[in-house]
Amino acid sequence: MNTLNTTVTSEADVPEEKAIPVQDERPAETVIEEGKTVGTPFADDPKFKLRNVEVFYGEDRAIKNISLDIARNEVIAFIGPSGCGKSTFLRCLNRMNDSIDICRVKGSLQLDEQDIYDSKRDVVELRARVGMVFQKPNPFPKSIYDNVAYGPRIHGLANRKSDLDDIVENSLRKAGLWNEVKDRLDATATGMSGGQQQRLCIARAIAVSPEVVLMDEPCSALDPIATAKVEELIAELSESYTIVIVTHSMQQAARVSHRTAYFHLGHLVEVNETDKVFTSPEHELTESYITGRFG
Ligand SMILES: Nc1ncnc2c1ncn2[C@@H]1O[C@H](COP(=O)(O)OP(=O)(O)OP(=O)(O)O)[C@@H](O)[C@H]1O
Repeated sequence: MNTLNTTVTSEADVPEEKAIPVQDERPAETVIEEGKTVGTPFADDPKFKLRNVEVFYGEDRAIKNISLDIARNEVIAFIGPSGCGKSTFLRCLNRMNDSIDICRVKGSLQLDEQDIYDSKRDVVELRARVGMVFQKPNPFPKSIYDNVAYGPRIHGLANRKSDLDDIVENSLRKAGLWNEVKDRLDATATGMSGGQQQRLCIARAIAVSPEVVLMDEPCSALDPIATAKVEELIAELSESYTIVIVTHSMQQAARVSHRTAYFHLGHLVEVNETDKVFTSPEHELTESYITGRFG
């Protein structure tokens, strides 16, 4: 367990022989050492190597000197109280923050040893390699087929219609949606259920053969049955992809991830094997969060 500052005081005006040390009952202030993450934040041969990352919105520092490796083909969950910086950090991994004018990213962020923020980097290509699934399913107002075919078309991944058909079918199969939609590929995607729409968005993300899929609370708008389907899908996809998932559900993190990263006020406090985080966390703040004392 990490540092806990507990103050012991005595009452000065009590005669010495009757003086009893009084345990201060106020919540002790926990020390977070900036840039120091307990547990196992580093990996051999990482997919992402992220060092001393800081993110500013104007003058406000939302991410405070975070260093982390994300291993190949692991599922890592980002958890922590609202506003602690999970989404901000996630969005650095494929430069989704670029569209926010006041946002500045500092530090070293590498994907396969290449600088993600290199000014010569093709961001469209980066986002094809590092796909994203958002909180709210956001299918295009097009047919189911065209939603999945969109990325392969703009990236020129299929020369013939039959190649495109194969990509669409394979992506829908991997997303566990093929049997539900194979007879209505021309139907508009916005007519599907929320859970189907989210699996369609996952199919759309994987249609361009990404290496990484970022998921920002992918189940928060789904019912428990649709959530279970997406979680099964994450387990299957983890055989081929690196997956980074932001979730408010600790149960979900425990079910789907190999490692869990606990964020607090812009710091990365602890990263450990998921079992360890939920059974014997190393840091006091992680323990407080997982036992429901705040957040
Ligand atoms: N576009 C923005 N402009 C200014 N500040 C922002 C912006 N986006 C996020 N922030 C701030 O950055 C901090 C981290 O926010 P972020 O959304 O990354 O946290 P989070 O942990 O993902 O929160 P939640 O769980 O509520 O989604 C917060 O203080 C937030 O107010």
